[in-house]
Amino acid sequence: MTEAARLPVPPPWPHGVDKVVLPEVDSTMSEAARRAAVLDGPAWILAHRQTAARGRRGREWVEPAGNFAATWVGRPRIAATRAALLGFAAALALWEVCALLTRAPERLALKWPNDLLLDGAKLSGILLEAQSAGEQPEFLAVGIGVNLAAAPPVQALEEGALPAIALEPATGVRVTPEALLDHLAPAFAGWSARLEAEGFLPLREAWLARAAGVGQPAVARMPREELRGTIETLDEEGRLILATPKGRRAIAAADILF
Ligand SMILES: O=C(O)CCCC[C@@H]1SC[C@@H]2NC(=O)N[C@@H]21
Repeated sequence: MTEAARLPVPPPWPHGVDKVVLPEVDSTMSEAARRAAVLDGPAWILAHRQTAARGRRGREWVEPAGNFAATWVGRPRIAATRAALLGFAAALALWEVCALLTRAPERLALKWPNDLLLDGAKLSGILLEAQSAGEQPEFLAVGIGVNLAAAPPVQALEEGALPAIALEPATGVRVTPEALLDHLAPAFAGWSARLEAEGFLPLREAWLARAAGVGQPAVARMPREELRGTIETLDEEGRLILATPKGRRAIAAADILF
């Protein structure tokens, strides 16, 4: 029996959410932005190949064949200023699904803001893009890339970045992008519903319980400054609290180097 055959049956697909599967696209983020204006409800857009995939901070996202690339796009029912918290919902959903598929939760960890690590190396990255007009976001796109079949080559990584890892070579678990999406979509719907109903607190607690590097030294690299300190916690807005020699700093956006 292959690993793929032993995957658990996914929960039902979330009600009212569309699924679009494309053989190829420039970027599922761009496709989400193009479709956003005519959306009736939220949708997942999955692509088997992206020709211009992007990562955080304008980086290229290198995606070997067989990896997962999908974007959730919708109009979140939370204020624009809190929409970025859906990134934590996505990271928690992904942690949950990977823990279920690998049966090895102890090998998984979340790295701020929303990377998923396997054995301390980057398995997945999440990118958030929003268009706002007023207090509610017009639409939010949550793009998720997971190294299922292969990690990007070392040359594709930035200096100081964590090494990359892929699910199948590291764990023997073979999962297709569609199968991953069928698990991820309900898990994400669950965490997003919790965020809407209960606020960030339960997500913050769940995230901290699975986080890498809390209590450990880290460098926060920002466009104009680099801060050294110890990772303390996450605040109620999802910012990373770093204890530095000059006091505590709440960081809204940065690359974190351990
Ligand atoms: O830099 C990161 O860690 C975030 C990477 C996000 C990559 C995904 S793949 C699906 C979606 N489409 C893109 O162009 N980027 C995101």
